[in-house]
Amino acid sequence: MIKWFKRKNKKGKPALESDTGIREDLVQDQEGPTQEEIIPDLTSIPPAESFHAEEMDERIDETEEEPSPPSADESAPGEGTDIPSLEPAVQEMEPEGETEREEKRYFKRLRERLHKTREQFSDRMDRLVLGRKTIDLDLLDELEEVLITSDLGVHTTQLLLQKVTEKIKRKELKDPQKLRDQLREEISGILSRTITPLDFRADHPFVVMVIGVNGVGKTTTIGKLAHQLKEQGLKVMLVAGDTFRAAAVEQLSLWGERAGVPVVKQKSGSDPSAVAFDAMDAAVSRDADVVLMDTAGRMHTKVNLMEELKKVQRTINKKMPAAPHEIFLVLDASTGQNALSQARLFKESIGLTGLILTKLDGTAKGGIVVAICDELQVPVRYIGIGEGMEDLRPFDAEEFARALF
Ligand SMILES: Nc1nc2c(ncn2[C@@H]2O[C@H](COP(=O)(O)OP(=O)(O)OP(=O)(O)O)[C@@H](O)[C@H]2O)c(=O)[nH]1
Repeated sequence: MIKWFKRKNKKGKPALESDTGIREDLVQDQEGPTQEEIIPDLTSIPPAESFHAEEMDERIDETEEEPSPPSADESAPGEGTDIPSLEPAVQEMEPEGETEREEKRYFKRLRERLHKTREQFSDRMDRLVLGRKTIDLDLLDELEEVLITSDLGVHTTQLLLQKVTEKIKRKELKDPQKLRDQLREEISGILSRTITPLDFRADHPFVVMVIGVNGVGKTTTIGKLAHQLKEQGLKVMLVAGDTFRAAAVEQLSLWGERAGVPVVKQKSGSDPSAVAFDAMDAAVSRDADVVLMDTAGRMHTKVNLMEELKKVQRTINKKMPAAPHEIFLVLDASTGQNALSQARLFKESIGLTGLILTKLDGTAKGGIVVAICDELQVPVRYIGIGEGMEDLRPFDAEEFARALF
């Protein structure tokens, strides 16, 4: 990525090195297809001014559609006819209205918390197309820079450019103002690709191991999740598997108190596998629906610590053949591409069933979520957008894409 900036020419324009217009340096040392494979012929895109923007009136109105006021017909379905028939309809709609309001409130908060990422990403993209009438190579170059520097990573950036390029070649995309909508659609597709249903009631008890490097937000996330699952009527039990730090056990106990759920713990320094072993018995005797097990933070590069994690996993599995049902890796989104490397190594070494991206508030690196969804084939399950109890939300691809733009 740094090389990319070095390769700008004297006018500060990006240098197009090959006759395909591809900056091969961008894809060096990267996994996945080469840029040639992805964008076979970028130069087939006409140079600037050679094709024209569609008329303004064809532009997509980007403002969110406000529901138009009901017409006389819509607002008075029962008028002049059966008035009683209106009542059941109103009764049915009321709870839905509350849910919608709640969704809107949450979406507003999500948008606010993602503002740094949005400034880095879509606000820059908006400035990029401002006043442009055609999509040319210069524009695509600048778009590439925006995507890469927004932590989408080289692979995902190239994939998105390929999609856009194909649309341009097929003459389905001409207007620079429509680039944004096209990208939003593609990104939403990437984000939703790996999503599968998650059902904490699928087994009893349903055991979840929560792993990750130090300080990413594992304990906090467990506390928030315990609260939410309890709100859903599930009997939750926490396990203090981080026996390495005495403070970690205390921290989890505090979250247990806040959420109103029991915590199984042993003295610090105990073998985490022994804690897991006893916890499985406790879960059965207490008739827990969901067991959330905290683990000590560990660097993904430390082989012995990864072995310790595998031992915990094996111990749980010996006690309960279907468990652990989920292994969630918590990633700190503010670490950007580093989070992606962590996820790769944890996935290789222990296997992952889900990802939780924390600290999306206050970081401009939220684009990493797109790169992770694109490259890892592991579903993002939750996102953390603050330190409060309610600041953990199930990941909704469509909603996230909307908030990103
Ligand atoms: N802003 C913000 N802070 C968060 C979020 N999630 C967790 N944190 C904060 O991150 C810090 C570390 O969180 P912990 O839950 O202790 O992290 P951990 O992974 O359990 O840490 P170790 O036990 O040291 O491995 C705390 O100050 C949390 O409040 C989030 O979504 N947003």
